[in-house]
Amino acid sequence: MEQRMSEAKNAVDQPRIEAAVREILLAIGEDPDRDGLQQTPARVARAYAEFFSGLHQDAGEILGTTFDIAHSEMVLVKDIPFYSTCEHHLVPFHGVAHVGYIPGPDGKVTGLSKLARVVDLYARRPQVQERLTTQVVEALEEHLNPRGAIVVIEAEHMCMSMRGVRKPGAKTVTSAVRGALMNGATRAEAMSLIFSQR
Ligand SMILES: Nc1nc2c(ncn2[C@@H]2O[C@H](COP(=O)(O)OP(=O)(O)OP(=O)(O)O)[C@@H](O)[C@H]2O)c(=O)[nH]1
Ligand SMILES: [Zn+2]
Repeated sequence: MEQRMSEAKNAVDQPRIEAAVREILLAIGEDPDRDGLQQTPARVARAYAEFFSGLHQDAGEILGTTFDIAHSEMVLVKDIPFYSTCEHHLVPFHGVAHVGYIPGPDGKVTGLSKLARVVDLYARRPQVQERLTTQVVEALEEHLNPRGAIVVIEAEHMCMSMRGVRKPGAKTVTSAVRGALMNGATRAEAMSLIFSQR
């Protein structure tokens, strides 16, 4: 994991980001050489390396850790907090993801933390919420071969809160459902687990 993180960091051209941020500061009428701003381009470059570290990571490496624990019922990790970056305005959107699956006939079960790691991997890219939701469910399908999978994401988009339409608190909910979880009763069970006991 450590090695993957550093490889991903290297994949982001930090000097180029620094130069671009200096240009932005000049363009808004700031003085990039004043005391408080001197280190800002380098700080932003380091932050961007983190925000976009998922661009060069592969979900297969995360979901490759599986156990044979003969569980054939639903596994659901809910309220996984995440931060992502809206690809339209490059400002954050953040919220929680709920990720569940029903193991397939080959009984592949992954570690619970791996579900959260997969959310982070796809969140750390320029994103839209719909694609983030679909990418997570498709990674589960591809690497765990489950009977069914479900991903529900609830998020607030800063591009709708702090600018533009200015509606802080508005939440966007997206879902992607595959296989047996598309079935009415099973889907209803997953949804009630996700949205109950708040
Ligand atoms: N579907 C979808 N839209 C998003 C997401 N994040 C931001 N948007 C929307 O992307 C749209 C971009 O619209 P544009 O008209 O091209 O850009 P804009 O002039 O900045 O739009 P406003 O935000 O309405 O001011 C906006 O309606 C945003 O709310 C997302 O994850 N999914
Ligand atoms: Zn946006």
